[in-house]
Amino acid sequence: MELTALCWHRQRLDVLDQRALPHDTRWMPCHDATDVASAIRDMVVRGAPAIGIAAAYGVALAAQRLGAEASLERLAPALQQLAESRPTAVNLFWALERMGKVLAGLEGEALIARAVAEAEHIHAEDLALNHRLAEHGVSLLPQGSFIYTHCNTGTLATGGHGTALGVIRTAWQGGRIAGVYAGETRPWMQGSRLTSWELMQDGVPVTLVTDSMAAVLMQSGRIGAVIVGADRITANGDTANKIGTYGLAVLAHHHRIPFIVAAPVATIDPQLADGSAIPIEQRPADEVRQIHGVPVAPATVPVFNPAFDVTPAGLISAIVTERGVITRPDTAAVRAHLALPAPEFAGAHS
Ligand SMILES: CSC[C@H]1O[C@H](OP(=O)(O)O)[C@H](O)[C@@H]1O
Repeated sequence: MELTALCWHRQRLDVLDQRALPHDTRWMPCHDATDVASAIRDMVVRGAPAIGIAAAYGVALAAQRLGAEASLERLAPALQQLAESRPTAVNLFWALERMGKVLAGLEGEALIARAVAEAEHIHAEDLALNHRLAEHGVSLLPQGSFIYTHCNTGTLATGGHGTALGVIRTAWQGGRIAGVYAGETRPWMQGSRLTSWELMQDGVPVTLVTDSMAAVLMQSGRIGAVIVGADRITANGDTANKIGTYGLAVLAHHHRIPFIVAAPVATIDPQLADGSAIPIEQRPADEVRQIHGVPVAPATVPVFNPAFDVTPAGLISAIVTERGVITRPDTAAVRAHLALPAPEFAGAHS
């Protein structure tokens, strides 16, 4: 079966349990918004776009549970529950707002049908725009180079193909790059468990490294560009992404290596002027004290475990979206980019 993070069954959403990958393939059935909110909070599904898509399906499931009583007012508790699942990825709130807008004024079966259709469209649209984003991003990767990436931004983090990993996939398919170095991305290990697994399935040459090896790799001259995803990009181009991203941007700047952010426009939050206002999720201490449940530290050692950090726009060479490339991002460049026409995507989830 083709790899996907989410499998929609009209009355149920099956979520691939990414906590168990790559060694076990388990699916978590979600029957309502409570199930979906739990899946997001517990990182059964993770990745900014995938979180937004899952939330949209959560609204559709909540509407189905309400049946003839379905209304936006009665959906409010479900929307709130989904909104409270994780704070940083703006795609979650973008999806909930989009669902709320299309459901306003509808009730009962009409609302249910529209909720299902919109959730399916958000899913299909994300897959389509990732391919468009990738086409824009390929030329940013130096011909024949090795690319460093962080965390997981592939099919498992999106509606398919991926954002940064989507650019890498399309670049590899077009003979543009020589291979990938994937940082393991402690503490949750998205790089070692998910990215290396995705790339190996696609036959893309990938070398797994610990996060601490990124500096010497860049110093060696072996890395042609760094490309990462995003969870929230503010009006001036500051970018929140998986913890460790900021350090990579500083290293890339020092070594004069292009540092590229790949994300859909839905990840841009123009309401926030700069990155200082981005809510940063703090996650459980045992994620650092243990690896897959195996203790690697004293059981009660104090822990600092922010799930994201913020890279200042000044360290970002380019942001690539489905609309094109923001070179040397700043407030004016981001504003101009948001004024570009959004590409049209039709069709339901394939
Ligand atoms: C396609 S962007 C995915 C984005 O989300 C990841 O965070 P998490 O695994 O905690 O959901 C990471 O920041 C990625 O860049």
